[in-house]
Amino acid sequence: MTADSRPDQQTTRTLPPRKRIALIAHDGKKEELLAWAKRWQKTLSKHELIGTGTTAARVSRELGLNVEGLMSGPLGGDQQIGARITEQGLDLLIFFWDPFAPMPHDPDVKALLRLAALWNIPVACNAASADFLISSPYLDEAVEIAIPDAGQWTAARAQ
Ligand SMILES: O=C(CO)COP(=O)(O)O
Repeated sequence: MTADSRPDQQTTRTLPPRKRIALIAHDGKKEELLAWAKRWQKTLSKHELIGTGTTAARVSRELGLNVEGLMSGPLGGDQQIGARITEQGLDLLIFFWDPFAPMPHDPDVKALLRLAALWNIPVACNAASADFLISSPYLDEAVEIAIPDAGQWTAARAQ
């Protein structure tokens, strides 16, 4: 590993009290996500929701929640969510990916999970983890998280 292969300096950002939450589920996991979202409907309604196309449309239609729908996952939706994370425009990721189904867009799924790890946002990939995240006392509070110092990273590499 070279010296500059990872950011050596961190900074912080504040997750707002009203969280921007992404909801995503693969087809084999959509019923599970819908059941989970139904259980937490009241809590979710207090936050800003976005999702990949089909997931967003179903959560919106079946639960009456307001969800901003991006592109469908196989058409680039995972990458759009990843871009939101990179721009610090997303605060929580609920992603029920399917461990039993290989996807044509597996690289996009991996890329999204990588960006979530890199930018230190809370992620849940199954219902039990999602229960923990959504019932956290931090959910309705401003929360400071550590993130890579992008300015320092670029400055060091541009020398
Ligand atoms: O494929 C997905 C995530 O990788 C989800 O996409 P849809 O919500 O459009 O089904």
